[in-house]
Amino acid sequence: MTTYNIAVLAGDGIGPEVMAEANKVLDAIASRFSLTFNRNEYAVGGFAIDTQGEALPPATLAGCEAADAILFGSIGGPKWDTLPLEKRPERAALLTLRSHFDLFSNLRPAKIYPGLEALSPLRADIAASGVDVLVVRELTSGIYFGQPKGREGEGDDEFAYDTMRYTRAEIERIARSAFEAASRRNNKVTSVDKANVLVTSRLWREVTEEVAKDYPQVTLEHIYIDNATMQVMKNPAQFDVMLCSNLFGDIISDECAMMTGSMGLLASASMNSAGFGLYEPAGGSAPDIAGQGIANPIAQILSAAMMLRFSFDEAEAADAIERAVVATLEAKILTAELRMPGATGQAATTQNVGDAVVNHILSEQN
Ligand SMILES: NC(=O)c1ccc[n+]([C@@H]2O[C@H](COP(=O)([O-])OP(=O)(O)OC[C@H]3O[C@@H](n4cnc5c(N)ncnc54)[C@H](O)[C@@H]3O)[C@@H](O)[C@H]2O)c1
Ligand SMILES: CC(C)[C@H](C(=O)O)[C@@H](O)C(=O)O
Ligand SMILES: [Mg+2]
Repeated sequence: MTTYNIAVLAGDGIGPEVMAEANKVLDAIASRFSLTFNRNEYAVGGFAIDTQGEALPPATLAGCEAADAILFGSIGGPKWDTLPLEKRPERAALLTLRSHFDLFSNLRPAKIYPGLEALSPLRADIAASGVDVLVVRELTSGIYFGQPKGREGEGDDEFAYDTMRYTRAEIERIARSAFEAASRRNNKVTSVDKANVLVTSRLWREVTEEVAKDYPQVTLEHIYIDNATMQVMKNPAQFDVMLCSNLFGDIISDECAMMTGSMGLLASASMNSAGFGLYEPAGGSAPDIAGQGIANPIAQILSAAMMLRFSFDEAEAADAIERAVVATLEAKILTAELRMPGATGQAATTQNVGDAVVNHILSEQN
């Protein structure tokens, strides 16, 4: 029986609620595919600040280092918003983990499944046009990490600055991730930049063009970020892989999530060149709905599926989860945020959705 060691970091807000459902799904997968998942839970984010004094305690980092993969929930919330930036859960825990493990390649797939167009807020004909986009986001550099950053001066002269910085090597490796992904999909990369204004984008374009020469079967297009945000809504079917810097990918991936119907549907994989990964929903701790048992657990469940596929090479198990998610949506077992205004009957709870996914996985076995 194959055994995998997973560091489970549920975090804050809806994190623990949706993680409970992903854990149930992993139990069902373990039983159906004769796998063993050793799951060790560690404190992270605001919860870790409250209980251990820091957002990423040493035991949490050590647990992640010892694991085969990290399954991450979400962190942050109003309670910790007034802390200095470097102590906040977002930077002290999540960005530190991304940087520590060199998780430069962030994959965020957004798809409108045939038959599930009604979940999308897009106009029906656009939603039906075949939307299947993979955002490939650079995750360990750019304006999130560039130095110097700071705040100086006083009064009207006070100023603040961040640095958008990319090396040729950093652009090259994320571009390769995008071209590799496109080669396994529909052979198109759209590189998103602001090359009409930013020097980093000029280099980004140049390097992307060079990498493209190694992938003659893949078409490369360039688009400015402002136009990209508009085109994603107008004609999403034109996109296959969208290659983005750290900040642009953050923005576009929320938009792509919403295209499918909810932030609660978008899973993500953040990987390094050795195949080690952190898997998390692209959305956050959703303080507005936390604690009510109504968050959508699908992004967390699909993140677990990505972990099985990319870190453990268990494609059949990952496929089984994805089929079960689609079946659950098709059966209209929908959390509140996915329902049409005026829908009759009760919305599904977080638990109802997790149970439906589990039942589907186990029913396929019987
Ligand atoms: N990876 C992470 O841990 C992560 C990601 C994004 C934001 N954050 C943090 O989360 C906190 C809240 O941020 P925000 O409000 O800007 O973004 P958010 O993604 O938490 O929420 C945005 C909207 O999407 C909804 N939403 C998100 N996930 C959902 C789900 N699973 N089911 C149903 N609805 C869902 C929320 O209810 C909210 O209306 C902040 O502290 C932010 O820094 C963390
Ligand atoms: C919480 C925050 C630091 C994070 C980001 O900006 O990368 C989040 O928005 C995401 O998309 O994963
Ligand atoms: Mg984001």
